[in-house]
Amino acid sequence: MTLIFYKYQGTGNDFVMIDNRQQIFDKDDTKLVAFLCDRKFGIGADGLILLENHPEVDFKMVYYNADGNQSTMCGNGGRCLVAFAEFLQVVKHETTFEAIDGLHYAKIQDNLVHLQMKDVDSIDTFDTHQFLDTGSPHHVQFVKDIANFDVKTEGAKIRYGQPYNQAGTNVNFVQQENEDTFTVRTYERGVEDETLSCGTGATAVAIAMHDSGKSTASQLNLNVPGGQLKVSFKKDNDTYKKVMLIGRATQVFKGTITC
Ligand SMILES: N[C@@H](CCC[C@H](N)C(=O)O)C(=O)O
Repeated sequence: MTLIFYKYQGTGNDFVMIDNRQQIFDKDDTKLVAFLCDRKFGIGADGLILLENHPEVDFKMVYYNADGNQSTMCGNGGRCLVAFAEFLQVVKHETTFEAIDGLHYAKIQDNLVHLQMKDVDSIDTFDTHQFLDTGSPHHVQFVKDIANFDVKTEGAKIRYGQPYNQAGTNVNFVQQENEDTFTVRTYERGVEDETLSCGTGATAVAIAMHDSGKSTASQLNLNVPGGQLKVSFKKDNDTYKKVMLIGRATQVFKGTITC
């Protein structure tokens, strides 16, 4: 089979994109997805995303981690998929689409994709860290000297350890730069390594920092190894609403692969 694919990246979190409106892709083929995401034998990516038709909204997002398994919401992948949908002329500058965690509104403005994330009404706070779900599960922990921190080793210990075990979590390490700016490095479940950016992770860090009083700003800057993201929200009673993840999403190349 020869497959046409597109490669996108959002702050360095990179994805293979496939237009699956004609149902050309076998969605249960875990080995194929893992092969396409393999950086040595395949195309290479942190994940793979299918754009599919939807009966009521503009399109449907189906997301796989690089290990080949379908997973929970991907914020950067969602932003890239909105850019891909605009490229395919499925949408113009605004859209509503369905992902695994429900409907998402998004718009493209000044070359930035603004993606609305799910409301967050539950944040577990511990002495050493916070845990919350922004579409995907996230452990958020402060570290000193983040530039020299061993994210892969320490992230893996937390990801596979108690209480997360096999189901796991994504793990974000954070350092505060000023009132509204944080540096974030993320170990991603399903990639099993540090990625250059994680959108649901940046969202989790922004909300966790506000909730713990580290910042009172309602729009935060998140410096990630692949660039900069912004996250804004409105806190209504104990719920974070209108959570927007904002950043660039870029088409890198198009290709065909025999598989
Ligand atoms: N890259 C992501 C998160 C993707 C999902 C994650 N690896 C998981 O399985 O929880 C993002 O940008 O949010």
